[in-house]
Amino acid sequence: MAPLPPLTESLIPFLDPYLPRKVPITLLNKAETDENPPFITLTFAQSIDSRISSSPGVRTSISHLETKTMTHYLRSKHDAILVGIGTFLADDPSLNCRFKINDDDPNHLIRPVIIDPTFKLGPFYENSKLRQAYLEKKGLPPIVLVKLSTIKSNPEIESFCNHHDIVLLPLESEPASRFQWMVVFRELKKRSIRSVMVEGGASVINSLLLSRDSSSGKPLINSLIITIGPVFLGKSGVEVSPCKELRLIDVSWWTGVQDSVICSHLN
Ligand SMILES: NC(=O)C1=CN([C@@H]2O[C@H](COP(=O)(O)OP(=O)(O)OC[C@H]3O[C@@H](n4cnc5c(N)ncnc54)[C@H](O)[C@@H]3O)[C@@H](O)[C@H]2O)C=CC1
Ligand SMILES: Nc1nc(O)c(N)c(N[C@@H]2O[C@H](COP(=O)(O)O)[C@@H](O)[C@H]2O)n1
Repeated sequence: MAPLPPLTESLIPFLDPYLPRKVPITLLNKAETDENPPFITLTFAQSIDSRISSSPGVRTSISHLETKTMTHYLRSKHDAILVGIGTFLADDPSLNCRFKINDDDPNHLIRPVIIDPTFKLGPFYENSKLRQAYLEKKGLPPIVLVKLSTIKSNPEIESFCNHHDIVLLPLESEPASRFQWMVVFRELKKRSIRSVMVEGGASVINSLLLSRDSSSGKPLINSLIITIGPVFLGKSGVEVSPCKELRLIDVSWWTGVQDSVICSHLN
């Protein structure tokens, strides 16, 4: 894999207000460590017509290398990176962090998390870039969130995961087979994950954009960071668009050699 170009310096102060704070665990009180959900950053790259790939299941390059480096810089600031199984199957991603300050800097190890209620990962994991990165010590094995009923009806999933160091996380699902995002994030927090960078795909992005904490009513997303590339992907592209209006606040824009990046909070 070709090394990434250096990070454009102006991105550091631009992104800083939207990044999770590194508070030493010893300074956190008990409520903070156990009950608060992790810091959630939703980030992805889209076309001008709000598409994240040219058609379902197709890996599509939208970002310039400059903003690809930014994505890996963002990964270096988070404990975990989360995608839906649709993204794993379409993109065969490495889901590791390849940003280094210099050649002596060790790789930041970010934990991949895959939402996969019916464990479609199985047949594809062996030859995946994700596993390759782990075997080469450039990444960690994933946490995979699977429906409890899937595991009950396929007991071999547990031995497969044990054999591959995959952390299996069984969850109850709602009648529509969806996990509640708050439940997902609290489970990750129990595993010492204090910040999660959610990258997609469309199904994950569209539902998470509208998700709120049922007790406080606050959005679950702490920061939204979108790269916009100069391309129209057309009507057959995979669209990101929540099913109702959503206003952004605390908005900042940055423009680089090709792409623009918008950072914001949700109203
Ligand atoms: N341009 C970019 O930055 C990115 C582009 N992509 C693109 O997005 C496309 C994939 O998007 P999608 O097909 O929408 O797949 P997806 O990655 O959103 O995965 C969808 C699947 O994840 C599971 N899932 C998601 N949320 C769940 C929940 N709350 N509870 C239970 N299960 C849940 C379901 O099995 C669902 O079918 C690919 O073409 C990929 O290339 C993906 C990530 C970033
Ligand atoms: N930042 C960005 N720009 C694009 O143009 C993209 N298509 C994506 N896709 C996301 O990056 C993942 C690939 O990760 P690896 O570099 O292989 O680790 C892919 O799965 C999408 O989440 N991102």
